[in-house]
Amino acid sequence: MVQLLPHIRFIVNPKSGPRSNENVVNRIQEYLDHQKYSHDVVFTEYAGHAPDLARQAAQEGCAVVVAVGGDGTMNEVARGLLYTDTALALLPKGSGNGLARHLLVPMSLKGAMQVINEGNITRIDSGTINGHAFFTAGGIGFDAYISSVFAGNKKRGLKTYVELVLKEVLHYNHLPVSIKINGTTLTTDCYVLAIANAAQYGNNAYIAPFADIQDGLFDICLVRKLDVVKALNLSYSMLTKQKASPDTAEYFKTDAFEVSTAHKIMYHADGEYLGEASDFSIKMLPQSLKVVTPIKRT
Ligand SMILES: Nc1ncnc2c1ncn2[C@@H]1O[C@H](COP(=O)(O)OP(=O)(O)OP(=O)(O)O)[C@@H](O)[C@H]1O
Repeated sequence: MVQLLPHIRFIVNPKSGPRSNENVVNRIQEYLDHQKYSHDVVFTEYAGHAPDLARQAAQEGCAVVVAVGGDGTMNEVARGLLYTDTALALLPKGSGNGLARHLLVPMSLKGAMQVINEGNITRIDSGTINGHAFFTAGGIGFDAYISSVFAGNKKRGLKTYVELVLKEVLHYNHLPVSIKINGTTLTTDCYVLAIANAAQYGNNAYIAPFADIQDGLFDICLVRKLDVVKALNLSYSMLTKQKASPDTAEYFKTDAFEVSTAHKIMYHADGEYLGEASDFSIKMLPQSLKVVTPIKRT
């Protein structure tokens, strides 16, 4: 009797990252354990295509779908796999790779393929902001503003991102908001409200150093106002994987909360700019996504 191997579908965003697509396809072919898995490779044809491709792969019974791209591709593929039996794997090709880094997936193609071959599967949480799913972090305020400017930028990559943040950081203004959280209502200014599921945004910038992606809780970081000293404190703490000082940022844990404001504020999911709103509902989806992670060796 012919034994069918578990099938892996690679969904490649051809616009992401510097590597040539031909090279990526060849390396997949070279490094995949063909004794263990069958596979095919498909390319996205437009922004927003990957969720449909991933849903289709799950319906066809693929054991694993690999997002080959950056965090935008990861978000789209993961959205299509929510609450299915198909696991998400990551072949990082972008500049930030927040989820891959949180899950300790190697940044090298060879290393990431080894993780796929080992096939260790676990479940992680995800969240939604106004119904839109995120896996690394969602947010309201400055982060979303940067996402909106970055989205319209032809140049990508870490250097462009850092230049943009430095240019804009002291020009962006906080706005008054009301946050209903853990049984209380907090009326406050909001420069940025980061809603972390993973510990980092990407590039080892830790917005929520102690976030656990399997605990059913968000780690929220609220910065009410920013000045030069607070900006330096926040940057330093993010890069050294520590919490910022209490006069710079406050941290909360919760599984659901609401934000409202008289003004419209920008929001994002995994760095994808989603527009502006004045009411936000943020919900945790515990253990909602299967992922392939490195086997932890102690
Ligand atoms: N075929 C395509 N043509 C144009 N855009 C696409 C296509 N496929 C996906 N996209 C879009 O490309 C955007 C960027 O993708 P992604 O974030 O994965 O790559 P990146 O920008 O290189 O990585 P990073 O965000 O880490 O810098 C996503 O928002 C996605 O919707």
